[in-house]
Amino acid sequence: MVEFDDTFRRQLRELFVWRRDVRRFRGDPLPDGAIDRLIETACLSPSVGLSQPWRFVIVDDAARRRAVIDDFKACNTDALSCYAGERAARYAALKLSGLEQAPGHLAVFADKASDIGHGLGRATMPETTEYSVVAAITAMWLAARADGIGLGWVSILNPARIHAVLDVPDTWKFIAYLCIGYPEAECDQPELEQAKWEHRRSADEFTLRR
Ligand SMILES: Cc1cc2c(cc1C)N(C[C@H](O)[C@H](O)[C@H](O)COP(=O)(O)O)c1[nH]c(=O)[nH]c(=O)c1N2
Repeated sequence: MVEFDDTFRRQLRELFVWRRDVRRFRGDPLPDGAIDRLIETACLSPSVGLSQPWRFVIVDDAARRRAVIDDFKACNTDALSCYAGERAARYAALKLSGLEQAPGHLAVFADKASDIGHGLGRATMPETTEYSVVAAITAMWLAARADGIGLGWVSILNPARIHAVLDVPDTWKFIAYLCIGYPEAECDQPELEQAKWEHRRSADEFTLRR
C-alpha cells in the first residue's frame, strides 16, 4: 500500500499551481528518451473501457516540422482576422506557439476505430475516446513539469493538414500538437493572464449546486 504524506500533498498542489502552457523554450535539447518517458507516464492515464485510444507521433523530420509551422502561421493569421480593434492588437501581440524553438514536437491523436476495450462506455458517448486522450495529455503536462520540462499545446492548426503532413491512419482524430522543451522562465500565472487577455476565475463561478 502506497501512502502520500502532507509534504507530498503540498508539493502536488504546487505542481498544479506551477504547471504552465509554455511557448518560450530554451535552446538546449531534451535528454535522450525524455519524450518516450513522458509517453509512458501518459499511458498510465484513465481511459474509457481501458481502450487506451491515445496515439503519439514524435515529429523529428525537419520538413514535416516546417509544414506544421507553416500551417500554424496560416491558421494564426486567419484567427487574427476574426478580431477587431484593441482585441486584434492584443491578439497580434500574443505568442501562441513555441514551434520554432521547441526541441521536441509531439502530435497526439485518438484512434476512433480501435476495438481495445470492446466498446465499453462508448456506446452512448463515443466522444469519451477523445476525452481519454485529453486525460493522458494532462497527465503528461504535469509529469513534464515535475521533471522541469515545459509543454505547450498548439491547437491553432488545421487538423486535416496535420493529418496529411504526418501521414497517419484515417481513423485517427487529431487531438493536440505539443511543443516540448525546457522553459525560458517559470511562473505561477498563465501567460494569457500576464498578457491581460483573460484572467483565472474562482471555482465558485463554475460550480452549481442542485
Ligand atoms: C485544448 C487546449 C488548446 C490550447 C491550449 C490549452 C488547451 C487545454 N493552450 C494553452 C492555454 O492557453 C493555457 O492552458 C491557458 O491559457 C492557461 O494557462 P496555463 O496552462 O495555466 O499556463 C494554447 N496555448 C497557445 O498558446 N496556443 C494554442 O493553440 C493553445 N491551444
